Amino acid sequence: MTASTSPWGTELLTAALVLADGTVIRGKGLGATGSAVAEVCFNTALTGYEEILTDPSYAGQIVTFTFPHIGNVGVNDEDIEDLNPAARSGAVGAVFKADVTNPSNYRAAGDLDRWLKRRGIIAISGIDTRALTALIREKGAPNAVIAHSADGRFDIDDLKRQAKSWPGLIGLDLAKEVTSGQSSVWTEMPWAWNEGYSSLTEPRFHVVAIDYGVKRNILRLISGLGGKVTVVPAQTSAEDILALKPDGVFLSNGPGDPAATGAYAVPVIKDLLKTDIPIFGICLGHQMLALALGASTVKMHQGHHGANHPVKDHTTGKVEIVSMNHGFAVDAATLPAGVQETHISLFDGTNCGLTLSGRPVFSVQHHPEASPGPQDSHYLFRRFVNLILERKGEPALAER
Ligand SMILES: NC(=O)CC[C@H](N)C(=O)O
Repeated sequence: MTASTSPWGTELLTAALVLADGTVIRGKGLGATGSAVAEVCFNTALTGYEEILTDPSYAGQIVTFTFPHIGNVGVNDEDIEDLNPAARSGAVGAVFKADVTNPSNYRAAGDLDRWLKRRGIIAISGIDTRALTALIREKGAPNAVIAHSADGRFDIDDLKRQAKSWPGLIGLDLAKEVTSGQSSVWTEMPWAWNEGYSSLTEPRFHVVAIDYGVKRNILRLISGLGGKVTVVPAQTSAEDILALKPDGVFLSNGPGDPAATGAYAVPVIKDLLKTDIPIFGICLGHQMLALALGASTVKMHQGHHGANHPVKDHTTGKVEIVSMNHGFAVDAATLPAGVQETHISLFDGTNCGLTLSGRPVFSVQHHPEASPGPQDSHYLFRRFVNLILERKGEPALAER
């Protein structure tokens, strides 16, 4: 759509993806110009490219979409996942197979190319994403530079050097980059929306959500079950959290290495664990809860990024199809006594959930809030809310 042409009429390859091993992949640039260094992962979801690209957990990453046609339904302001769009958290780069065409959808308020530009995301199209995905599966997620310039001229050797010298995601705390700078109460939509409590005039409970890079749909779902949700920055102390008198604490998803973020998050979580307040964690929140309980996390070979992953809930025996987005995992072998593994990935057996025996504390690696879905794991929000209501001595929500 915005492809440049040479004086001879042929299309210019205005972008490059340069991997740390020296592989150079050329394609057509779109979105922002410039260059960014990051880790390349592939995401197998068929839908939700706007939610994926704005998920703060993708900070420090370039997303290769295995679905070939990205951009067909355009973009809008409702489908972004990051809380603070001005922070432009989320993926720094995107890799597409097909050229982005004009959007065709009643919800489209704009086209992907201009939107990428506005958000500062560099993208490349015309790429053999199957070959790139096969390379990632074989060799592991590589570090790379994605670069886009109007004339397609780059100092490729310099880009190779940049990709090679980037230290990578291990040891990187990115939550501090994407977290909201101040506390706020979630007001986007009326709480009790899911339950249809038309007669309620007050929220039934108060959740404090620690924002390591929280996604909007998590806040929607908690408030939709009747909760007031206060979002607090990642580095908020346990004392300040408890001063808000939460009925439950939520540990959010987020980017980077959990062990690095744990430097400030783990002591806070340890203090919260001394109370009897229910705690629920998702993804990075799950990993940091595990660290606080004494387990360790590991970097995965290629990670899990998609919307079709099977996960088994040992507590019910049921299998749920879930959305995944993680490059680190909790090492189940290191879970201490008193901590039970509740969920596992049926793709590779990695840990996907834990609970602290006899305590209202649990977390999952996958994304029950997945937007645009799948919604199989929505029940986990009810599980959390019911722990809160039980502690308050109030009637539970119906199981679904
Ligand atoms: N979605 C997330 O919260 C990701 C957690 C962590 N950054 C990982 O890659 O494993």
